[in-house]
Amino acid sequence: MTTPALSLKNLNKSFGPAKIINDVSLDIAPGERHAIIGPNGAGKSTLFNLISGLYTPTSGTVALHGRTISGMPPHEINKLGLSRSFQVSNIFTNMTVRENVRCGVLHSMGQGYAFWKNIGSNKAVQQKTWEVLEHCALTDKANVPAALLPYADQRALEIAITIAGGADVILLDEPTAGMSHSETDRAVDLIRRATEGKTLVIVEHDMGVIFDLADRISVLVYGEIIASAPPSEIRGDPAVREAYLGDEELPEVMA
Ligand SMILES: Nc1ncnc2c1ncn2[C@@H]1O[C@H](COP(=O)(O)OP(=O)(O)OP(=O)(O)O)[C@@H](O)[C@H]1O
Repeated sequence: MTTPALSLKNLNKSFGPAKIINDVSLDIAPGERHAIIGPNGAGKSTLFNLISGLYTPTSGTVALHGRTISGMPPHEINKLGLSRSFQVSNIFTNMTVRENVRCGVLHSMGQGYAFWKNIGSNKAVQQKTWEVLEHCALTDKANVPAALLPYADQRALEIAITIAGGADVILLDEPTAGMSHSETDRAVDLIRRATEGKTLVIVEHDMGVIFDLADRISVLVYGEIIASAPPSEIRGDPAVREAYLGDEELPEVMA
């Protein structure tokens, strides 16, 4: 069997007496697009924080391509090929779009955020930066200060920076939050193109996005995975329907 790109084994996280993640085990194959859904407060962000190293598990392990990463700091995990975007935009607003992406590229080349070095002329860096901008349909805005971008483009830039690091496992946290329908369609298109051949783990509230994009969906309820299956199976799963009906209106795509 192929080694999973990401493997969670009996993962638990408690804050004081509150058990937030409860014995989660999940294997995600290389190249898979995996969505994590669940009602508000189910523990989706906490799970992302455990995977990306912001939180240390109370018990259990996270492995990236077979190597245990739980307990490592986020930057070490990033160096091993896992990159994560945040719900809140993480871009440098006083830099241009190109400079933002270049930072991500430099980071991936082990240069860190080496602003003081004359690397603007480094061909490989320039080329990679341009490739990422093209991938994310941002070339025409390359010289625009990030602060002046419309909201949807700022989120696209966030995704560009996340993939610029060259990671092959990408975690996206609610990438279409706050977007209009047309912006969401554009973002889904971008995510599909930008993560081609990579492993994607996405947390998203927009069920249309999830059912459109994901190869497999895991449903997290009160910190437990109650189902993990392709979208067609999730749609008809009685436990999933009940979990959603118990908490909020059944999303249209599942109705
Ligand atoms: N650092 C923390 N300390 C204590 N409790 C926390 C901490 N982080 C998260 N929690 C609690 O864990 C639970 C799950 O939160 P989390 O943000 O992971 O849920 P979520 O599924 O991402 O929710 P949403 O869909 O609303 O973003 C919540 O009850 C939250 O209050």
